[in-house]
Amino acid sequence: MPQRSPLDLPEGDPFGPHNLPYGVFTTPHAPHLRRIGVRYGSHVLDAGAAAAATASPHAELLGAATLNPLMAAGRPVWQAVRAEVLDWLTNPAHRPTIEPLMHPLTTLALHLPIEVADYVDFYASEHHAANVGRMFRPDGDALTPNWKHLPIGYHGRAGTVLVSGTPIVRPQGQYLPPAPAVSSSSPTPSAPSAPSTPSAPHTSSPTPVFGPSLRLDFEAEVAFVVGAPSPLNTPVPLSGFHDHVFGLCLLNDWSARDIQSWEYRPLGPFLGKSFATSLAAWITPLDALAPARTAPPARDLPLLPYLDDSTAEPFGFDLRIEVAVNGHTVSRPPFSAMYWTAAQQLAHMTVNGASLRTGDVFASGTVSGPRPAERGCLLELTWGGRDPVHLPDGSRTFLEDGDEVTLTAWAPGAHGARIGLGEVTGHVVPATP
Ligand SMILES: O=C(O)/C=C/C(=O)CC(=O)CC(=O)O
Ligand SMILES: [Ca+2]
Ligand SMILES: [Mg+2]
Repeated sequence: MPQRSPLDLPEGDPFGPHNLPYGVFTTPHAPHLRRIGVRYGSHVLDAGAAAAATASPHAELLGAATLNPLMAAGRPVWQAVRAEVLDWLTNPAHRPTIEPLMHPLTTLALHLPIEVADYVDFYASEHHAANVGRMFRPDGDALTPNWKHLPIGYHGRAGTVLVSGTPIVRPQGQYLPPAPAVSSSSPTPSAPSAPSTPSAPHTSSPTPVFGPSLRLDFEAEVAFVVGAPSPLNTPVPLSGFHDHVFGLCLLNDWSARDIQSWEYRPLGPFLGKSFATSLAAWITPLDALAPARTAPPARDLPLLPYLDDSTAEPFGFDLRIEVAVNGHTVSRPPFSAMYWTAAQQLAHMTVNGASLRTGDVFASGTVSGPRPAERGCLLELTWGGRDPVHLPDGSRTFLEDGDEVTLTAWAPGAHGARIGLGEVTGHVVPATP
């Protein structure tokens, strides 16, 4: 069969002309020369080289080693560059110049595409928050009284945001020892107890142990990447969302549930979530996702004016996520079910006068839908380790060394097409001795 040009994509390719996500790659011939690429089908366009070859006004932005200069340039430039890239890839006049600049994806090393500034993680799925609340705080209400008034979040650790594919070393830390098995029919010494009970046998003075986490988990999330900065003391309204947010991608917020449940009171997640956070290698521009915009769920309580989206354009996104452990699908979380939108999260993050920097990443929080098969982490899928999930290679309560977790997603595009999101994957390696 004659070799097809990388510029001729099969009909309906999820990485076709409507998508055009950005990443950063190196080739085996120049492993230190990081370049901006645009994914097209199963190939990657060297965007910096294309800009240089066509004397583009954006050659400097596209010749950078990260997406940050392009992201900082603001929405009119994002739109001009996107139109230019589309022209390079689809206008036959450019074919002789562009075709030699297409690299097969499988030959490339992909790198963290952005220099991460600050990292924030939210808690925007009502289903996830209610499930976790029931497990972590069985004696209280599932949702805290503030939950439907503001998007709850915490500041994470920007320096440990890692590109997809980076091995995840099982974290060590302190946690309460697993409660003794209730029945002799479950003899595994490390069998984890439900997170609601670890303190139960230690009512007077619980004593932690130190070691590799026994309850390592994933969290399927969507990350939003800030492009244009905002100055101090200038809150960003809901309507500023598209001027500041460059794009989105999948994120896995690896979580050590035993470390988390011991340390989190009263200040929230800390070391249980700061050892590694995996980010996809491809950032999808928000303009590519215009057909996937959707209204968020109905609001149960009236919101303060800066969060009130009742008359705003729809800021939800219809992203269909799939979570696989060792290649076996364990969940299909629907992003459209998220209660809080990224626009509300951005407004909330800046309402106190905090500024935005190019490269700030804010994640949605675990994406869980209403159905059990839509839960975005093992904590929920196994109900705290009570109900194992079954994989072809055995059952799991939490992740074992060697396990690989892969998140993929797609969004509806124009005319029935699909927009593919870049995957985020990582495998667990044993704790450092
Ligand atoms: O204490 C709790 O209720 C739970 C906190 C989290 O799990 C934090 C988190 O990462 C939120 C999320 O991903 O939705
Ligand atoms: Ca999280
Ligand atoms: Mg994390």
